[in-house]
Amino acid sequence: MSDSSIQERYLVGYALAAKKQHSFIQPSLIEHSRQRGIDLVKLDPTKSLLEQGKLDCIIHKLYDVYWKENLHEFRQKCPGVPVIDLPEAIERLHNRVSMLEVITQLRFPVSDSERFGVPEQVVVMDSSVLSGGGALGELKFPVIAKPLDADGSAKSHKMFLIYDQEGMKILKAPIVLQEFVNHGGVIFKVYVVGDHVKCVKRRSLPDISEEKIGTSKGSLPFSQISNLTAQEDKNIEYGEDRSLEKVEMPPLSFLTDLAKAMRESMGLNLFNFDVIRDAKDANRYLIIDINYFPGYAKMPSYEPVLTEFFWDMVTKKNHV
Ligand SMILES: Nc1ncnc2c1ncn2[C@@H]1O[C@H](COP(=O)(O)OP(=O)(O)OP(=O)(O)O)[C@@H](O)[C@H]1O
Ligand SMILES: O=P(O)(O)O[C@H]1[C@H](O)[C@H](O)[C@H](OP(=O)(O)O)[C@@H](OP(=O)(O)O)[C@@H]1O
Repeated sequence: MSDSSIQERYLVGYALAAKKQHSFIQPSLIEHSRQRGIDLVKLDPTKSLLEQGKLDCIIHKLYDVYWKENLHEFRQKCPGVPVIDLPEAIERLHNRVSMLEVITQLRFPVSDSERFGVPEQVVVMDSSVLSGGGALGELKFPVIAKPLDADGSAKSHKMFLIYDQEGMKILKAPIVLQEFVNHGGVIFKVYVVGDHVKCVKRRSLPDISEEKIGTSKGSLPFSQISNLTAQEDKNIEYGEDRSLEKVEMPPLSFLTDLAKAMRESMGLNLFNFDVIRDAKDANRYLIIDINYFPGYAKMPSYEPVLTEFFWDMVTKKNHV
């Protein structure tokens, strides 16, 4: 057998919930990785990782305590094998306050054009405060009410647009009240895979005119609006809403620099963040959400991007 046909092979183990495994571990990814010399193997989270082959990298999106203990035991014995990503780094994304503190605490060279930040928000921990007039603090209606927990559960995506004090009655603490920022009805979903960055456009909540603000009452429930359009809209290809073709993307260099700074600050390799452009200031971008291990199968060139990332990990390059 010639040397060229003897290719060193690497084992990447994955531990994912059934839904995520179904959407992410697609035959096309398995084949693309295999051709690169990487074998994707399903891990049994109920068995010791030390007894599941000579693993060169672990990727995961599970949160139960047994899994965390299993991972901890593995990391003690195999400190050189990348675990993507570390549970203690993922944890901060499960709360909508600590999530956005990543952005407010970023040390990032301010570009001479694009500026970034997060919407103003307040956290209300006591439901009795919601019925009083002071819950909003400096914020003005309309506000978006988001569950404080962002743990990927259906409950964590149940949100409300609140137009007035009457609308606050539907809310229960703990809740985050965030200023509603008009942004032209489009969000930019930025997928990060190590140092690979891909941005797509998705339809978003529409702008609210001054007139509508003055006449709208109560509250409007919604959930996973960016994902719904991705699932239900025939325009969607690769998770991109093609009816938004004319909407200008943020500069890729800006998004790439921002993603690099976030990755280094969070110590995460697999995440996405959602960005809206302030309708009143086209150079001001607000980060409204950061998810760990998002729906990569909707990302353009998902297979080669993930395969190259696996290669970087198993050859011990470039992971934080
Ligand atoms: N501050 C804001 N101003 C205006 N619109 C907002 C704001 N925050 C969120 N939205 C709208 O609400 C939608 C959901 O918000 P967010 O991304 O925080 O929740 P989510 O449940 O994590 O969403 P997803 O799972 O779809 O990423 C956004 O896609 C956007 O349309
Ligand atoms: O439209 P997107 O890609 O944002 O929708 C994602 C969603 O944001 C979450 O990342 C889901 O992942 P989980 O939280 O792990 O369920 C993705 O589900 P997936 O099964 O496609 O990975 C959604 O696509």
